[in-house]
Amino acid sequence: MHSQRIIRSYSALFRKLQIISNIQRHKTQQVAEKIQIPSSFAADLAQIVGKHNVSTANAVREQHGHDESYHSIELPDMVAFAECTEQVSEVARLCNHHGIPLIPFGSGTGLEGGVNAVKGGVCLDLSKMTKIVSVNAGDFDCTVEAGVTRKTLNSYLRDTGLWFPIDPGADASLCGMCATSASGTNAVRYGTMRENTMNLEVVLADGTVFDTAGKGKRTKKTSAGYNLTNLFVGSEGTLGIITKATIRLYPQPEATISATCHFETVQAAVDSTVQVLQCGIPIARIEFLDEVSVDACNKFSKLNMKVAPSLFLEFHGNASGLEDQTKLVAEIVQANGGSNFVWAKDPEVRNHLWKARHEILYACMALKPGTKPYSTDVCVPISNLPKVITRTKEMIQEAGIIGPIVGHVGDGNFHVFYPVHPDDQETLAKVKDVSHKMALLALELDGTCTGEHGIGQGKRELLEREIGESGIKVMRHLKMALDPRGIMNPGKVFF
Ligand SMILES: Cc1cc2c(cc1C)N(C[C@H](O)[C@H](O)[C@H](O)COP(=O)(O)OP(=O)(O)OC[C@H]1O[C@@H](n3cnc4c(N)ncnc43)[C@H](O)[C@@H]1O)c1[nH]c(=O)[nH]c(=O)c1N2
Ligand SMILES: CCCCC(=O)C(=O)O
Ligand SMILES: [Mn+2]
Repeated sequence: MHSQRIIRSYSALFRKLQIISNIQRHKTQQVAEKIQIPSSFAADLAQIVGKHNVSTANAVREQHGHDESYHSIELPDMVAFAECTEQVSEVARLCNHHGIPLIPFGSGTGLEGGVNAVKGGVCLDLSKMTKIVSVNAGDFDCTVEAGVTRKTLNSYLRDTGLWFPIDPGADASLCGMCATSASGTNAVRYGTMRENTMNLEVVLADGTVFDTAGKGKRTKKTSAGYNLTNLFVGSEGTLGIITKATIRLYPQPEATISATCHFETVQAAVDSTVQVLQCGIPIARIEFLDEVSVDACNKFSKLNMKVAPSLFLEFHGNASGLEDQTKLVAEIVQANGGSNFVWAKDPEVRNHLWKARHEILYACMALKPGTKPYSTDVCVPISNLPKVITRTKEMIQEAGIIGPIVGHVGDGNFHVFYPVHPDDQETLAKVKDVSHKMALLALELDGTCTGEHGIGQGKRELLEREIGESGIKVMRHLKMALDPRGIMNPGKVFF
């Protein structure tokens, strides 16, 4: 008996040592700092994608060395443009052979420095893969290649009576939206990329091509094996390159109406949101803007709203349904001391209102010309939202900085868009401090440090706090299994 116990404890110890040595080996095999690219490499790359699809020009490298975030530019050694999955697979195989970093690039609208080449290497631009492979109207799904953007898809779908509602403010690639698990103003009714991605074609670091739900599968639900689709949704290019996405479509609403209303306090606006959701009203959009954001919107987008905490609302349905929904919401708003609705019924007026909301980032930067956006993006259980927004506003005021607050409050998700001059280190330090405290507060209130923009470069430490050491260890094992040489987008998420 005793000897059995000794054997068991030795084998447990051996297993532990094995894991540690694997991790150490992985780290040593990991892509070194800025690896030396072999002289023959560019020619080998050109063999795969064609000479015209490889560039080492500074302008092209610069364009691909950053996204829309405040992170500083990090140039890739070269940029390759892929035109099909086979080329992506060959490029991955070549980079993996040499241990050269490979960074997938969609539309470059990310907000967490996800495409910046922090260890050099090859930026693989997928924007030339623009096939809309299939639209299955009767099944409400379609399959698109990596370079198709959300607006391109919706223009293509216009006459089908269908649309794809997930709407980040930028015209992002749909596969990039899968990679960052993107969301937007319509998520409160239609969900995020997690709920709307049915299948992905993925290329792994060693060139393997596989379909996460099985070749051609496009069911709304499945319980067949591990959820490999959602393993890659939100992986930010660190596990593989998404070359096709099969996503859910929805009928275009028969009738749509928007409205805005304002409140005395942030608390009243957010309380109204919670009550609307608790009444099970299928509202399509419910966006919060604090008085600073409303002021920025008025100035930048020529709106003339009362400068006060406000909600932007949108209702989808048929005529009778809209009447019921709007009546109920108006009652809840008034019960919380909110104003009457300012309606936006006419499509032009409605589109102008939502364009203003989508362009709020630029409106906030225009508050201080010459600044870049330092944006945050936390999400908490909706009942904790008033607390975190109110406390965030206090911290912004205490720090004496400008911090417009905007958010998808229907999801418990909101942002602060700090305008920061790149050379204003004092303000940047204050902004980083308040943002960090806000993220810690969100974690304390059962929330997450990122609702939709991802981890990228800047939130890796927060991710470790959020999912804990064991969670990071599981992620590390997955990463080692899928990308043993660590070439996929190094320096992001947790590597
Ligand atoms: C004005 C404005 C407004 C918004 C936003 C941006 C801007 C500029 N965003 C953020 C951004 O639009 C969102 O993160 C997109 O998903 C990024 O898609 P891109 O194609 O631009 O990916 P981009 O090219 O920026 O890459 C983002 C990350 O995904 C990886 N990646 C890209 N394509 C890939 C592929 N095919 N396979 C594997 N990895 C890939 C990259 O390596 C990188 O790590 C946003 N977001 C949001 O969720 N909600 C919002 O409301 C908004 N609003
Ligand atoms: C910094 C831009 C954030 C964009 C965004 O997520 C939104 O407008 O909802
Ligand atoms: Mn957002």
